[in-house]
Amino acid sequence: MTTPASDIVIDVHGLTKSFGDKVVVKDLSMQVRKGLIYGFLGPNGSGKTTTIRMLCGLLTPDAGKGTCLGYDILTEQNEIKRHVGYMTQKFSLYADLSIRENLEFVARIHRLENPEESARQAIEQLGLENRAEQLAGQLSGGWKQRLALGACILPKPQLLLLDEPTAGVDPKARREFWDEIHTLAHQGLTVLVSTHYMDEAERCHEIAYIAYGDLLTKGTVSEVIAEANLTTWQVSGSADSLASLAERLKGMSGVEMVAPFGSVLHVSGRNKTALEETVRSLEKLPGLEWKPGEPTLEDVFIDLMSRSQDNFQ
Ligand SMILES: Nc1ncnc2c1ncn2[C@@H]1O[C@H](COP(=O)(O)OP(=O)(O)OP(=O)(O)O)[C@@H](O)[C@H]1O
Repeated sequence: MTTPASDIVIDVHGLTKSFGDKVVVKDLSMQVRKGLIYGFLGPNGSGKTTTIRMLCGLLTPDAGKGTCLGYDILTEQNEIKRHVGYMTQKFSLYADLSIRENLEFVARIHRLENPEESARQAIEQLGLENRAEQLAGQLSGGWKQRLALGACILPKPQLLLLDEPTAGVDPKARREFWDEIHTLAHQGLTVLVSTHYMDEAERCHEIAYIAYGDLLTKGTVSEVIAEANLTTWQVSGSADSLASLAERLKGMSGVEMVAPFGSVLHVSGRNKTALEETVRSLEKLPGLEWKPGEPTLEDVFIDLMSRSQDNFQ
């Protein structure tokens, strides 16, 4: 079934951007449907922020074209800015103003008709009532991010671009922040969010993985895992025996990735038969238990990243 054009909020093709002689985003195409939470993942410096800035009209691509909220990213950047909420990595508010004062201030900047009422609604929506008079500078990381989100949704954007909104925030606050994102998406807002956290990636409706400027994979979490076509074995044992096994596995037939996850070693590769033969040859080693396992999203990303790094070097 094809999606009606009006349901596609981001539709860009061939986006390319260089800084000096460094190509930071290469021929990137992506489509995001309305009401979706779309996760944007990839190693540091892979071009996520640059892409986000091209989508919201803050940067002009060197090549490529497309629309955001139906507006042309090359010629209608001001329209896009008017309808998009962008929470940057270093989004900051006035530390010596209260939550309420900060929100009223933002509402005034956006020339909202009734700043006090808009701020009140945002405070209610984000469950900040008990803290409305607290100074923003005294808030914990999680509450600060929630306030920043409140400021972004004040002008009632149709699209939210969140650049690593929960970096450094504790797990409980991250979970609450994500509950809020889901509520907003349920109300029809589209959200593009960059993150380094796997649990957050798994809470997205769709994800895209970008490394060194190349968009390597996209789809739902299960599509991305299936497409990677990885076979994974999980080995448990003592820390010492796993460490020496990891060394021994390097370069063995069928072994493309070895990654420790706590007290379990994940051994993955795309050639199922070759990997199985290697596993059979090592199964008799004492103190180790081998189990066929399902590859996780993290296995897939580690594999994608190491392969793209190889191509990059
Ligand atoms: N204005 C700029 N001038 C020069 N280089 C830049 C500029 N903006 C970004 N870069 C470079 O482009 C590359 C991609 O940066 P970008 O911030 O888009 O990556 P990212 O995926 O968002 O990284 P992170 O996860 O660390 O935030 C980096 O090497 C960065 O140093």
